[in-house]
Amino acid sequence: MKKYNLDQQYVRDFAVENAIEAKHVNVSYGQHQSIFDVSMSFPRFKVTAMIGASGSGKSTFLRSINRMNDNIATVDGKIMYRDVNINDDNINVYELRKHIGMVFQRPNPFAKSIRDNITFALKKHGIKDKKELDERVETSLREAALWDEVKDKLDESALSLSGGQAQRLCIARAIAMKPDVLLLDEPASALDPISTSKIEDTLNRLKEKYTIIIVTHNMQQASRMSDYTAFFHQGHLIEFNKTSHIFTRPKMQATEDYISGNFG
Ligand SMILES: Nc1ncnc2c1ncn2[C@@H]1O[C@H](COP(=O)(O)OP(=O)(O)OP(=O)(O)O)[C@@H](O)[C@H]1O
Repeated sequence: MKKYNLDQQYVRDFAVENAIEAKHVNVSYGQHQSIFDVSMSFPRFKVTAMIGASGSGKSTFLRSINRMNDNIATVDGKIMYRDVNINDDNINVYELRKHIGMVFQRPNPFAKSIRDNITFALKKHGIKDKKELDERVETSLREAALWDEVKDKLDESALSLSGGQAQRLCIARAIAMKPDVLLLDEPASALDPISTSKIEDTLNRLKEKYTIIIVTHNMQQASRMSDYTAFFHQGHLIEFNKTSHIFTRPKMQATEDYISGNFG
């Protein structure tokens, strides 16, 4: 693989309101450091894509944003959300994940009914009123563009859904909690092109209400969907800018090589 000077980076600071600000974040799995001194901000109500080769640390960094690396890795540095550092010891992680939800690469619906997939966490968080639960089920399924396909079978098992429907259910499950931020780790990589395009359409509509941070291997997807793009290489943030800049006039050679397929 080509060698790049990893100390050089180009990270734009944008004059917009940020939902999350990461400051000097380092992440290590035991002795193995996977993220090196990453500082960047995620603009509110925008989609930020994180791109980079396999093993560049995208998922590790994403998972740090809602404490999914607890007990797996050591995370140093600050990740600021609403003026608190989410890495502080006194943070209630379950409460945090209500505000910063996550959707994983493989659709992982619970082995419960479609309805219960959505109401399960709501009930755990104390919402008992049937009318409110019904309202949240319908709203979140509509927002995830799944309502029309499932409205007549809400009490059937979620395991009967197709992969694409199941992933939209996972998105509905996450947004039913009314989060501020939605983290998505390659949410369409296990899906066919039609399901992928439905997920992309869904996310495009959701960005009016949520800040979206998405890890993707798919360059077209990043350029179609995101407002901002962060390019990672070997655990370093190399470049962060508006997506239009990253894809048309990147500042760093490594970024240009990666997006043009001349990498490695
Ligand atoms: N649970 C873990 N335990 C130990 N090392 C890990 C763990 N998860 C990731 N790593 C290591 O951290 C580094 C970054 O991995 P990560 O999965 O964050 O990269 P990525 O860019 O998301 O890759 P991919 O695109 O393949 O998902 C790699 O060297 C990987 O081997």
